[in-house]
Amino acid sequence: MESTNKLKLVLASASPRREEILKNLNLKFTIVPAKIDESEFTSSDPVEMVENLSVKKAEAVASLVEDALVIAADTIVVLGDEILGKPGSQPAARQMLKQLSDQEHYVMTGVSVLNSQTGEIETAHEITKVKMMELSQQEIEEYVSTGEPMDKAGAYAIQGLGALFIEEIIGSHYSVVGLPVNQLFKILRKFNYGIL
Ligand SMILES: Cc1cn([C@H]2C[C@H](O)[C@@H](COP(=O)(O)OP(=O)(O)OP(=O)(O)O)O2)c(=O)[nH]c1=O
Repeated sequence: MESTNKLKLVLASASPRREEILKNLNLKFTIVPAKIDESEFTSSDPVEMVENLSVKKAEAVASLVEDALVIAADTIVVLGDEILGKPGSQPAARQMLKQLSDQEHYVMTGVSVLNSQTGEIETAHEITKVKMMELSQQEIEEYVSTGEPMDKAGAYAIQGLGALFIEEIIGSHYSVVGLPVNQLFKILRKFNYGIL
C-alpha cells in the first residue's frame, strides 16, 4: 500500500488531553472538534458504544476536511453494568465519585481513524482496569470543588489531582486520559502512515 503520510492529520476532538498526547508524539495536526450529540449513540454494550461514538465523531469531521486522516476517540467509565460519562454537574460528580469509591472499574476508550479521501475507516478500543481508594465524603466535596471532575468521564482525572485516589491501574494510562496511543499506532500502521 502507498504511504498515506502525504495526507494531513486532523484530530476530531475538543479535548485538550487528546491534543497534548498527540503533540507528545511529535505529530503535526490540526484540530476540528466533532459536533455530535453523544446522547444519540448510547448502547448497553460499552465497547460498542465507545467504538460507535469514535466512528461518529470521525465521520462528522471527515465530511469537512479533504485528503486527511481524521482521528477521533471516545472514553467512558464502566462500573458493574453502569456506564458513567461526563458528570456535567457537581451533584452528578459527587454521586459518581461515591459510586467509584473503594471499587474497581473499567475505563474504555474507542479510537477511529478515517481516510477522508477513500472513506476507509479503522476502529479499535482499549480497556483499562482501575482501582480507586475509599474516599471520605469530605474528600469528595473538596475534589468536586476544584472543578477538575466536571468534563471527565467518571468524574475524575488520573492525570490530575484524581491521581491521588488511584491505587492501581492495569492497562493503558493514555487510554484513561482519552487516547490509546498503542492502538492508534497500530491503526496508523495499517494505513501505512509512518510516525517514527
Ligand atoms: C477517566 C478519565 C477521563 N478523562 C477524560 C477523557 C475524555 O476527554 C473525557 C470523556 O469525554 P469524551 O466524550 O470521550 O471526550 P471529550 O468530550 O472530552 O472530547 P471530544 O468528544 O471532543 O473528543 O474524559 C480524563 O481526562 N482523565 C481520566 O482519568
